[in-house]
Amino acid sequence: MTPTLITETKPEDWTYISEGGATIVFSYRRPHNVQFSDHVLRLRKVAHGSSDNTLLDTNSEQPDDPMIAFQENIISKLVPSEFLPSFVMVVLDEDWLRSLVILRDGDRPAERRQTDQIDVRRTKGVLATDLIGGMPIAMEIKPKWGFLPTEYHLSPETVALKTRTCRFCMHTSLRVEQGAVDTTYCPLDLFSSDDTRVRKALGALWAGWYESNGSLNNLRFFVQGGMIKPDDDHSVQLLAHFFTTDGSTDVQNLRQSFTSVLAQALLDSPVLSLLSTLQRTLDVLDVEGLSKLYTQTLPDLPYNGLGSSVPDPSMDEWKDFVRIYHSDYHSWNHTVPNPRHLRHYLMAYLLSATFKDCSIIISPKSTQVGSFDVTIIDVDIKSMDRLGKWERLDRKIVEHYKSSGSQRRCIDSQRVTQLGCTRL
Ligand SMILES: O=P(O)(O)O[C@@H]1[C@@H](OP(=O)(O)O)[C@H](OP(=O)(O)O)[C@H](O)[C@H](OP(=O)(O)O)[C@H]1OP(=O)(O)O
Ligand SMILES: Nc1ncnc2c1ncn2[C@@H]1O[C@H](COP(=O)(O)OP(=O)(O)OP(=O)(O)O)[C@@H](O)[C@H]1O
Repeated sequence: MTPTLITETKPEDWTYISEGGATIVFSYRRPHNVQFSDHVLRLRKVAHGSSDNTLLDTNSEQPDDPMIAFQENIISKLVPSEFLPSFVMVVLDEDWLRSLVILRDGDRPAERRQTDQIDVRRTKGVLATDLIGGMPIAMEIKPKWGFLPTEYHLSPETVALKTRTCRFCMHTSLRVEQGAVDTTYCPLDLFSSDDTRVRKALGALWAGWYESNGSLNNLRFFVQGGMIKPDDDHSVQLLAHFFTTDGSTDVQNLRQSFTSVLAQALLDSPVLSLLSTLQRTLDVLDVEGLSKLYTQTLPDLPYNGLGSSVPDPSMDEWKDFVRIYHSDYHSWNHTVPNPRHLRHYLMAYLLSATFKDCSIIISPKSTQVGSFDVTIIDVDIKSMDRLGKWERLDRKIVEHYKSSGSQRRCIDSQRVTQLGCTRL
């Protein structure tokens, strides 16, 4: 098959949509082109002054972006393809990318521009279904962790806390102390499948968006392909036009309409329930149990942190893992994990981390007024060298929360039913 070349388009044909820590995304606008229309271009970024890009040899063939094979072989075996954008490789060109930087760098947030840039030495990028650019409106939610851990593998010091307050709420408490904007959003409400609680979560996401002037990453709005902010009157008018019958820009009214419309869209979709199931079934030991299993299984290794010097899985190992996940994995006794399964438990945790960190895009279906598509994005591979960071972060979050004296009670609807989720 002849590869798709980015040079068949002009940099001016692409507009900036958004970016995360690793990728930057542009939407194709015009002229109509069967390969590019309704697609976004996903490009890898590189930190300013990083030595990473010197590792790339622009003269020899670079591998395809691993996100393509990972989605094709692994994620699509866990998530039905109707809930995923499609991906295809596109051949890049350094001069073309440099022109894109000159044209569009000014559209990026200043703090991102200070940190990183498009990696112009990459010769391959990814074209994906455009879930935002062609839409009159689209919402992006980063739901984060949708479950409470089981008590089996938790230490006496953490068990009470970790089975009462969810990881996101504890992390928020730490972040607020470090200067971040507070939010009352609790993912367990969003994942609850209960109308009242889903509305409560959406109300909190709206408040977080409004009060942080759109700087929190758990809710974003895009109108005609551009991200909008609450302090821009024109943007709020556009939102009001979509969500209310009378176009009223009264904030309470708008928040109310937003929560009603989105709650219905989320309750009608199986996506959140699927994400919560994947997150919890892939993280059955908690990072504490994983760490215990690791030290018990490899007692002679010097302990440089969980997963240190464990090689990343090959694609064949990932395929094998997914086969096991669909067969034996659920019959293993996870309360007494078998040391022989250590590598699979490590891989399960990495995959769980992918689903804890992904986002969903909600956009109106073009075919049916009042109904929405919900699609999962950012399901990238996480690598073994993250495990040590997650182990340390877990300890830091729990220690901070303990010392704060807070006792927020978060309800995991799949485990407990009798208590409410309130900040005490
Ligand atoms: O560690 P967390 O839970 O804060 O998650 C990180 C995210 O922070 P968030 O909580 O969403 O504000 C963080 O999000 P931002 O870039 O801050 O929007 C990343 O998604 C990061 O993953 P990666 O380094 O891009 O692979 C995420 O790191 P990993 O946990 O996936 O390593
Ligand atoms: N298929 C798509 N269509 C439209 N917009 C998209 C698409 N994929 C990603 N985006 C936009 O680009 C942003 C960055 O993409 P993504 O979240 O995959 O990057 P990342 O660097 O992996 O993020 P993170 O740092 O959160 O892990 C998203 O938050 C979303 O706004």
